[in-house]
Amino acid sequence: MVQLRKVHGSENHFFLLDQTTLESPLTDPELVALAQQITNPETGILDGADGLLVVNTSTHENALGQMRVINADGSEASMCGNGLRTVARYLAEKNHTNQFKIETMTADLQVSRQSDLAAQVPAFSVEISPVRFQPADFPFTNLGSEPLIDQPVPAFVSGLNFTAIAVPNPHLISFVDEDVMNGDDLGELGARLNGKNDYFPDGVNVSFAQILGKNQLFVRTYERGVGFTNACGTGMSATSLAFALTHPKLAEFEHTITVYNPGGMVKTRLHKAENRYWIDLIGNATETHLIDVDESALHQANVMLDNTSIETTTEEMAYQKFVADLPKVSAIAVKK
Ligand SMILES: N[C@@H](CCC[C@H](N)C(=O)O)C(=O)O
Repeated sequence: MVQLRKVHGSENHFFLLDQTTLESPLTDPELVALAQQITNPETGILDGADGLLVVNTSTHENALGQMRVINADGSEASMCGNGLRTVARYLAEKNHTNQFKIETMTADLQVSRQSDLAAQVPAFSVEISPVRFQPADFPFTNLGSEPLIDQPVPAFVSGLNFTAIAVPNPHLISFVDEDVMNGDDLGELGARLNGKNDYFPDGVNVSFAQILGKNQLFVRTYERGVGFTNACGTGMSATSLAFALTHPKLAEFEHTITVYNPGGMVKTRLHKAENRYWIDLIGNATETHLIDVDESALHQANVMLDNTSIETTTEEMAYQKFVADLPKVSAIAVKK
């Protein structure tokens, strides 16, 4: 028997698999098949999830482990901010240490344990980096050869301005009013730019943000490879940077920015040095279920209720209490 975990950051849900505990690690096609099976609410368990987080041994001298991110549709993402917090917690508890680096596809990223957000709501800070703007980094096409910062793109949604930031997974961001936030544009644009399209051949995570006040945002994201999520950590980080670049009087570097989302709230902190940007993303790292399963079921992508034994932790109740105590900033419902 091996143990899978169901985890979330701001209700962005994942299954977490530590491949170092397996007799034989899953091959890439097996990981894709497992992600597609277990995250699907119809074929998986526990209402599915937004992705599969895979923990491997790192070959990098200064990293405690490696995280890979497989989206619900089986595509692999270069980064996942909410997921990295939960992997940071997992590795911190496994190795009895609170500050270390984790290898991701593009960079070894600094993580650290923070004060709990509330009783039984552990929190971690993760580095979001590298930050890129060039069209080739996404890639995007037919939008000019320069970075896209606060530009109208009528072909996307007329009347809105867009900013594209890769951290390093790709994000497209627009600041909108409450009516647009609650309307259909985000879902339509997200679906369009993640199907066959003339602008983002590899797809893009699309976020709409409402400015609530100085250093305060509400962000909602349509994720590449997933669809609507309760929260996207890299999306909220990229949107915080877009906020400072497009509204410098309202968003400050080296200050805490509070970012509400349909699944709760995170904090971000923007940094800039020698033409390099990076962002700290701070938020919950919640473990909701411990799932015992035979290793063969993982290899066969066949994790079902009848071949698992599931323990539910008390952390979701604590997280829900934390969310209930937050100021009410949106009527957008949490996706179950
Ligand atoms: N939910 C994540 C982002 C996951 C990857 C994304 N879907 C992509 O394909 O880039 C986060 O919290 O950052």
